[in-house]
Amino acid sequence: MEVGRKVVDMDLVPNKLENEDICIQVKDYRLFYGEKRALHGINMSIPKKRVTAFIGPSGCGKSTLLRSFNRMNDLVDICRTEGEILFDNNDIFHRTVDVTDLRRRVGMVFQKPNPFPKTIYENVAYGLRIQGINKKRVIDERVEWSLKGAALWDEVKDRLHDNALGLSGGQQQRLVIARTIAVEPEVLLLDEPCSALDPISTLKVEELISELKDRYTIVIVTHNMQQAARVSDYTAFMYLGDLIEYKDTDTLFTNPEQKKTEDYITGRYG
Ligand SMILES: Nc1ncnc2c1ncn2[C@@H]1O[C@H](COP(=O)(O)OP(=O)(O)OP(=O)(O)O)[C@@H](O)[C@H]1O
Repeated sequence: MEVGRKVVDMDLVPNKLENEDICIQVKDYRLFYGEKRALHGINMSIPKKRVTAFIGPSGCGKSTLLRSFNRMNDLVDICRTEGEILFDNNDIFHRTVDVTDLRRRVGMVFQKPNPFPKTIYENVAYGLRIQGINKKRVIDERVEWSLKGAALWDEVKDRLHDNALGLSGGQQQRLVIARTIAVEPEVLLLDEPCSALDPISTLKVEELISELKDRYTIVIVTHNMQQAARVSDYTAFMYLGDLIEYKDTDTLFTNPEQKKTEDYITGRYG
């Protein structure tokens, strides 16, 4: 790109949210657990086919916000919300929304790998069978596609009918990612997906995230700031239920605008 007489290396130009296609829009969103307000009027846009990281001290509301995107908080009786969350421009709280379909389109991977006590093959085939897909050839193909997509195929192709619980923690987490992408979601929500993994498995999952972002919108909650800096395009810093600062990851980490963000990323609290 040429600006005046100066040649600019596009790799060095930070991403700008205003130039992105938006996948999820959060508008004045508040969430209460009983009387306690856990999220205070959040406004933000999650860009399509990018990785967005949520960081902030324990209890600031990262997981609560993440779980809102596929209405997992519905499962908490005392939880109440105000405001809007639009996914693909549609209000996810509208009474006509089919929550099961929303959760297929917005898949979620938790902190602890949670494969079912079934074979590797059946773990990945599970969501397809629920969708009513029964043809063996179709399922075989989708299982292979998903395991390849989750960078696990080469490690398990000769043991597809072994119990998934025999895999290592890192392999289990990639299996859960394969199970999630098998039903072709548009968004992947990752809630501290590496916190139970060793450094080598963590690296594999991080590499996988970078590969998957061409196909999916990814939102990741992490306590690990190096991880946020390595894998994400955008980072949101939250504090006590507020979104304090949200911008491209390079700028947030090198030139934060808010004192609270700076204090957190320089380790002054957390
Ligand atoms: N099911 C629940 N019932 C009541 N309060 C809850 C529930 N889940 C979360 N909270 C409260 O909401 C606030 C935000 O919690 P949340 O788990 O979203 O924070 P977090 O930033 O993800 O924390 P951590 O990094 O420790 O996982 C906390 O004060 C927490 O105690």
